[in-house]
Amino acid sequence: MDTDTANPRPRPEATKAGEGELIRFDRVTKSFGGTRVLDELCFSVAPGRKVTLIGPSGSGKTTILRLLMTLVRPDTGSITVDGDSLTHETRGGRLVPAGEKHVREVRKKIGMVFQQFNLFPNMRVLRNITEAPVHVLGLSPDEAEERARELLDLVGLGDKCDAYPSQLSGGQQQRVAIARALAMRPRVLLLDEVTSALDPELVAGVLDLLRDIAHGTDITMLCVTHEMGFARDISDEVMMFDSGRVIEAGPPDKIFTDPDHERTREFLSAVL
Ligand SMILES: Nc1ncnc2c1ncn2[C@@H]1O[C@H](COP(=O)(O)OP(=O)(O)OP(=O)(O)O)[C@@H](O)[C@H]1O
Repeated sequence: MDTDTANPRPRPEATKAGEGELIRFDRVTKSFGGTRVLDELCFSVAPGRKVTLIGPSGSGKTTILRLLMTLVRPDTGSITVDGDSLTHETRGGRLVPAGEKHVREVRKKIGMVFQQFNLFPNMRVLRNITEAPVHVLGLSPDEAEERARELLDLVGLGDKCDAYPSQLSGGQQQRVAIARALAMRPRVLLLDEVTSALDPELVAGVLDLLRDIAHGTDITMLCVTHEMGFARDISDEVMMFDSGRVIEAGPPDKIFTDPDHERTREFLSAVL
């Protein structure tokens, strides 16, 4: 992973991903109400890598995932996913801020699982999963249903197709949310504190499922979690954030046992 934040020169190629990069943040800055949350953030993630973002509360981890989902837009800088810019597009030979249509296309490559499941409460489980593949990807209802049933089997809920979300436990709802994200066959799966809203006895089952997905697929994963054991198990790389920047990044064994940065040591001693 490249975390080079040192070079302040504008880069004409800022919207193009380099070789072997699936995600690229290039000098991304984001402020809320005058507070700078991300400060010229630069990093890239290679295809298939599982990367965990760690750092103190408020350091901007969730904001990074929300930027990728275009739930918020950066103030400056560029974000590229699988070679396509989420922030810019070329129109009439000129590079301009990305429009809604362009953004919608690029966003198809990204799936996200949220802390609060975010299922459609008025739709049965199967329809929760088929809805986007039919309406966003244009799959036939039969194709979408076949895909949904396979995924429900994968997440251990093959018998819950006809249930409504309210009839499921939190852990089961989160499994449906995972299946729903995977049904779009995204290149990137974003996981935002996916077990934080679960009763403690349901956490292990969801983490085991995600471990299986992490180890068994080549999907690129970007994960925000306070579950450090899980982070250690699934991650190829861990990025430590502080004050809107990556202050340290490396393999989990290095970051968790022998970090270079004092802030990382302080953070880990508080959470481990
Ligand atoms: N939509 C928003 N409007 C205003 N402020 C926001 C918004 N989103 C995030 N923030 C602020 O930006 C900062 C970073 O938030 P973010 O959720 O990215 O941090 P985090 O590192 O994920 O924290 P945590 O570990 O507590 O979830 C926080 O101070 C937060 O209050």
